[in-house]
Amino acid sequence: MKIGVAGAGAVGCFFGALLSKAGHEVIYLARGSHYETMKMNKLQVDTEAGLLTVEGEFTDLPKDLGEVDLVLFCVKSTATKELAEQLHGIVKKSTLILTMQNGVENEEILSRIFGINRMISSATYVQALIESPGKIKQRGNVQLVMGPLDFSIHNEVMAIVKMFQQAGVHTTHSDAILEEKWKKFVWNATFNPLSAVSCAEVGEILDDPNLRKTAETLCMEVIDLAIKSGIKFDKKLMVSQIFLKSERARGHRTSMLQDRLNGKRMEVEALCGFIVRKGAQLNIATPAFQTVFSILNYIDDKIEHPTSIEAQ
Ligand SMILES: NC(=O)C1=CN([C@@H]2O[C@H](COP(=O)(O)OP(=O)(O)OC[C@H]3O[C@@H](n4cnc5c(N)ncnc54)[C@H](OP(=O)(O)O)[C@@H]3O)[C@@H](O)[C@H]2O)C=CC1
Ligand SMILES: CC(C)(CO)C(=O)C(=O)O
Repeated sequence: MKIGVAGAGAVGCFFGALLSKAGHEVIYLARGSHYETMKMNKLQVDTEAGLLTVEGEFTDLPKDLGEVDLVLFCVKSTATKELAEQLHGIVKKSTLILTMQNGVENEEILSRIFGINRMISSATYVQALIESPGKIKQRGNVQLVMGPLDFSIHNEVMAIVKMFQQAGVHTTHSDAILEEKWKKFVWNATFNPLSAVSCAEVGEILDDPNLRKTAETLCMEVIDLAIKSGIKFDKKLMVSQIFLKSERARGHRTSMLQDRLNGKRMEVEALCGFIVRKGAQLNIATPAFQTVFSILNYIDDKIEHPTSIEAQ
């Protein structure tokens, strides 16, 4: 199978590298110094299981993904619409799109652009980062839960699940993938924005009584929203599962905190903005998210990236 990685950052390069090593033809779409370093010196992935050096095909031109059968869609949610619109006119009509992103709104945006019958989604459990241009670091357990948004591509998805399994990734299939995504979203919504506001690791949030209380409030708000959106969660059980799971991630700096510390745009809109907007639509109160959203949005737009706003 010919696979395109769009864009090839931490998550895309990690999974792309495993598929390359398993013998698949993988083309990596990246940009900037990360792209230039990979093109010149190959891709290096420092995984929990050892160092991988990948001699893939690297490009900074979306048009080079024209012949792929599957796109691993791995940009930050801030770039979803822009890159999807570029790729839509380029990839084949039969190309399947697998979003490995956090959040629960990318599926909707991508389905609108590519059509729901080409869409696969995964709840992506991995801890990876771009350590320096051309070099990815991954630590901890890796797991994918994958499923189609439309049942008509069930068989194709089963083949892709098998492909990831054969590449050594613990991958399972789900016919209720949006439920799986919401489960992960509840965890991310509980910890990512709060960690980005406070610059605290997950363990520090758990140990500080005030931060912990705020995390619990955020968790309950997002679960109420999930339930009102049609996801079948038991609220009490879900809260206890989220906090139990977080005990295993005590030393983790969430991806949103990493983005803030690295001066990158945070996925504020895809997490907090979505929750506030959807809450207003469905008549679910989300005051804690509104507070965190206003602070993070201000930090992201006015303090960290003031010029990108002026340029719009
Ligand atoms: N990192 C992690 O451990 C996890 C991340 N996730 C989710 O996965 C998604 C991806 O995260 P992650 O891999 O960390 O993000 P990264 O920022 O590391 O990777 C995205 C890459 O895509 C590049 N890119 C963006 N737009 C384009 C474009 N138009 N053309 C070419 N390249 C482009 C970015 O470049 P540039 O930097 O220049 O913008 C960046 O290198 C997010 O939704 C995240 O929340 C989920 C689980 C774990
Ligand atoms: C917790 C983790 C690493 C899970 O994959 C994540 O999704 C994030 O930090 O955003």
